[in-house]
Amino acid sequence: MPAPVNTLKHRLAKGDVLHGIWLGLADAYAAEIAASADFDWLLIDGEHAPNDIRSLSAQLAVIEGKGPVPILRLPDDDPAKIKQALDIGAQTLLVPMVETGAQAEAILRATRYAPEGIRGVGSALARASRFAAIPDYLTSANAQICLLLQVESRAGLAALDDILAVPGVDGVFIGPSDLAADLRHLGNPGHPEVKAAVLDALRRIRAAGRSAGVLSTDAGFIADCTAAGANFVGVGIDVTLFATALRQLARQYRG
Ligand SMILES: O=C(O)C(=O)C[C@H](O)[C@@H](O)CO
Repeated sequence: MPAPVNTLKHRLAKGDVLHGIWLGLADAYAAEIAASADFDWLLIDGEHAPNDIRSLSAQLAVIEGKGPVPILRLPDDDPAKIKQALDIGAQTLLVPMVETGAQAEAILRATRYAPEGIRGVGSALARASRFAAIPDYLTSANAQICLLLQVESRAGLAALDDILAVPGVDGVFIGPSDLAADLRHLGNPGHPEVKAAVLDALRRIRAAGRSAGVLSTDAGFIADCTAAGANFVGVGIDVTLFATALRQLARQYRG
């Protein structure tokens, strides 16, 4: 019995356009509610949300088997954190702030068991192997890992071709908020210069045969990104959806 088939990896590789949202509430109960919506994927944010390895694991467990495929975003490219994320059972990772081909190669190697990489072997006690209930996990895990890298700076855009050239990288996600900051438009991802840079990068990523990702809450820009080739499309954030709905309701009864 091999590692679970990563349907997200294979659908993205076919070019399917898959929609999902960011989960920043850092809570399994909230993740279970999100899993009841018919998104293709749910991204559990380990970069900006107050998550730790246990909360990440709990959200993974509650999402799996409910329809949406869980994705885990790491806080950085630390191989130890990548190892822990894979051991708790994440099969799709998003790694932020990638700026060189060498960095992309090192991240890729951290996701793979030898001889393709350096992932430490702990499957005997790992949720990923269903606690050693998957006898072929070690020899089948590599093929089901989906690695998405974030490019979100001028340096990253300059190195995009090198990053895209790294074998095994499934896709590149362009982070509009951080790219806006680096382009000196902090807090304004909708600036024309930022939007143009995002759309150009999305086109380059798809032209290279990789999946192209973006996150926006602007429906018009989401349409533009999809037209530019984005096929890993973030369309919302649970925290902002929740907060906005509560504030709007409160205003209705404020008198
Ligand atoms: O730079 C970006 O945009 C992203 O990487 C997404 C943000 O981190 C997400 O938290 C929404 O602000």
